[in-house]
Amino acid sequence: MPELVFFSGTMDCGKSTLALQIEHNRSARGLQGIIFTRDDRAGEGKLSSRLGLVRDAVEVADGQDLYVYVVDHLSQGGRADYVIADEAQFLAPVQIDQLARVVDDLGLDVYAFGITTDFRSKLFPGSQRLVELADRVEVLQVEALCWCGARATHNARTVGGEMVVEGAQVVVGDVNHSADEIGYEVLCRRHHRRRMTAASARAAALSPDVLPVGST
Ligand SMILES: Nc1ncnc2c1ncn2[C@@H]1O[C@H](COP(=O)(O)OP(=O)(O)O)[C@@H](O)[C@H]1O
Ligand SMILES: Cc1cn([C@H]2C[C@H](O)[C@@H](COP(=O)(O)O)O2)c(=O)[nH]c1=O
Repeated sequence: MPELVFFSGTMDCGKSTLALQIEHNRSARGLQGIIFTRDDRAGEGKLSSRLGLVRDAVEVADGQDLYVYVVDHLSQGGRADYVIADEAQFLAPVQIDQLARVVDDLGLDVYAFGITTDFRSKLFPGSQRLVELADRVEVLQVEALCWCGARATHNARTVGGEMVVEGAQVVVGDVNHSADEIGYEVLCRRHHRRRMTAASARAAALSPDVLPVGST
């Protein structure tokens, strides 16, 4: 049975790498996929992984009907054996419904990849719809780690290394940014709740309040 599968995890846990591997393994066996993405850091119409791999993809636009895109592709003689959608958190809920229709009405597997929650630990609307509709939700096996060593489960947005909780839901960016820039850091829930990033933990450790007795 064809399936809608949602591969989810924090930022930097290997989602795009897995998307590229699934694509590679299927195309190595002569299958052809349609690859959707939206707002990848590498630029428009790209699916990129931090491991350095990048490939072309269809950049999804606001209001674009993904079911109609696949039907048009097929009716113009194109081939599609499966569909991959990366950065699926940026898709609108209605576009997730269209992907479910691709599974149910066209009989294609759809593999969607994305982060579930934003920097405020609220569901992205597209991810919420995926959790509601997916046949399976798969949490990635490679764990991203919080600075404390615990499994990272949450995404923090940082400015100058400090966690912020105000701002637009969508700001394209990356982990490991230089201190002054807007960036992201993955944290365990405990440290996300306490807004304690690697930089603020370092600063707290150096604070005179916690220095050993006798130190200057
Ligand atoms: N230099 C490296 N050597 C080995 N693995 C790396 C390296 N850089 C990144 N990675 C792996 O790539 C993962 C990020 O992959 P990526 O597909 O870009 O993540 P996501 O799409 O989930 O944000 C990291 O968790 C890490 O496992
Ligand atoms: C938490 C959070 C993330 N984003 C953006 C930042 C990146 O461009 C993508 C996630 O990409 P990745 O391949 O999973 O690393 O999402 C955002 O816009 N808003 C957020 O709250």
